[in-house]
Amino acid sequence: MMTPVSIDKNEILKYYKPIAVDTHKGIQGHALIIGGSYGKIGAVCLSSKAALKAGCGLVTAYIPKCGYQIVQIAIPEVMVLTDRNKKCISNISFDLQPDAIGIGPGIGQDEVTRKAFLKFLKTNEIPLVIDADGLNILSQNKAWFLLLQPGTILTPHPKELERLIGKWISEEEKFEKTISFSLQYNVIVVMKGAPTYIIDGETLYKNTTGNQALATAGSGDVLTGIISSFLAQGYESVQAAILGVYLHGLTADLAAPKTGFQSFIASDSISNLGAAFLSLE
Ligand SMILES: NC(=O)C1=CN([C@@H]2O[C@H](COP(=O)(O)OP(=O)(O)OC[C@H]3O[C@@H](n4cnc5c(N)ncnc54)[C@H](OP(=O)(O)O)[C@@H]3O)[C@@H](O)[C@H]2O)[C@@H](O)CC1
Ligand SMILES: Nc1ncnc2c1ncn2[C@@H]1O[C@H](COP(=O)(O)OP(=O)(O)O)[C@@H](O)[C@H]1O
Ligand SMILES: [Mg+2]
Repeated sequence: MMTPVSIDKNEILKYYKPIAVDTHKGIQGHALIIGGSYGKIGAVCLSSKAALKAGCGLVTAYIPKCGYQIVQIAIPEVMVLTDRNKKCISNISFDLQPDAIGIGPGIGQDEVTRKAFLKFLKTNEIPLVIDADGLNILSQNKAWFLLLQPGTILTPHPKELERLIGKWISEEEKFEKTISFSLQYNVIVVMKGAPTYIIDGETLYKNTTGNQALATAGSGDVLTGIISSFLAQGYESVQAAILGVYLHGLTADLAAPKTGFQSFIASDSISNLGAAFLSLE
């Protein structure tokens, strides 16, 4: 296996951009988070809040109607657009120009959602992060891989990765298959795990932050929001993925001495993002 580039503070500082003193929310990036279904609106709350806390100026959540009050009350800073359908997304249509989109957290796999996702992929040209059920739907329709724009970021956990690329018999084969996949479709694959690797064509990156505190519901949803935020702030796809994975892991490293591994929850990752940023200054 090739030697991975280590994602550590030195690597991050090569392209981390501090926030300009004269910036404003209108140029700080607008992220759109599309997801949620009945019982899984929390995934969108976590992603959207993480996107804001990672520094973009505006965040809009696109959710089914049943989530409207939940998101508005949980995170008043986030704007909300609702699908015409009550319990799951059935048609992705919005009258705004986000700088990046994160799609998939909690979106479910209803037939109408699959159709809406296909229609969306056919026309979308905005930088994109695909996670969770977005990946699961994609895995069942491999012809749709061809619709992905170059630089699209996929964030599978090991099971989602297996659904995308098929089973592997060794670690080596897992990396070979993921590299071929990344090269064939020109996408960036964030192979979440302990540790997380990022594959951008033939370049392999290995993260150095994070710990078992992250083994908790919604950790991945938070990561999707963070990466979408960096994409919206104008980072290149691979840089957004690297920065996101590093800071996400760092939140757990900074929090663990206070929470222990057991009582850390995904919201703690969001509340420790500030300390993670400060450690880069
Ligand atoms: N509050 C909310 O609204 C939340 C909503 N959520 C939303 O729920 C939806 C379903 O997402 P999901 O990931 O739970 O289901 P799924 O894809 O079947 O994967 C589960 C299986 O994968 C495996 N596996 C996972 N990690 C692994 C690892 N590190 N290493 C190895 N294996 C690993 C493991 O398989 P096993 O080992 O049991 O065979 C496990 O059983 C999705 O839309 C998501 O956004 C959640 O984010 C939670 C909070
Ligand atoms: N033991 C661990 N060590 C380090 N990171 C972990 C560990 N377990 C989980 N993570 C991280 O937590 C996140 C889990 O993502 P995911 O499984 O998609 O969660 P969810 O779908 O519940 O939001 C990933 O970023 C993964 O790398
Ligand atoms: Mg997940």
